[in-house]
Amino acid sequence: MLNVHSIPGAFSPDECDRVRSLVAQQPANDARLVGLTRDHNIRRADLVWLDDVPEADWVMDRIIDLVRTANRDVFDFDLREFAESPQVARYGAEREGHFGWHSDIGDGALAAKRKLTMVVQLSASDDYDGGDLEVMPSAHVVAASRNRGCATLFPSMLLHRVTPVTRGERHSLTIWAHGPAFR
Ligand SMILES: O=C(O)CCC(=O)C(=O)O
Ligand SMILES: [Fe+2]
Repeated sequence: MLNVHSIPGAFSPDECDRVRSLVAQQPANDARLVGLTRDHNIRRADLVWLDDVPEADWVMDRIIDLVRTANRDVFDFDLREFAESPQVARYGAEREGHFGWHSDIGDGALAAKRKLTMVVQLSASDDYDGGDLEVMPSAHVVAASRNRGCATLFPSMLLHRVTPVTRGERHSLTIWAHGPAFR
């Protein structure tokens, strides 16, 4: 199914805060694209990878649960593993944090196996202006729910973007599920 699926309340507000404070102590890396090149015209965000963070096991357990259920009920993809760490991104108004149109499937060994993308809104909608996650499943754009704790899932090949944040800051949690290439 080539569609966008959302799960309201996938994480409670308190759990969103806990994820935020888990990563708050970690040094942020400048966000990179699939293939590890830097291009600030496409993406401006700070990233923390959760597998570097002790005490994040419950986050991974929740992710596995959400993805397994959504895949069973909606996508029915051949998913085999989570080959990459979950990442928490921060998009700040001070440099108009954004991520231009892109597909998550890339040439790298891991990026080539991405099949399903899940993004969780960790920030409250009124913490920021702009910062909309938009996905293009067909000729028109679908805007993801801005509700805190809501998870948005879509096939990793679909074009999607995050519009520039013009006030405040937006945090998101992104995870990819991997499997044999689509054919
Ligand atoms: O932060 C988001 O909403 C999307 C992140 C994203 O598309 C990515 O990391 O590939
Ligand atoms: Fe993406």
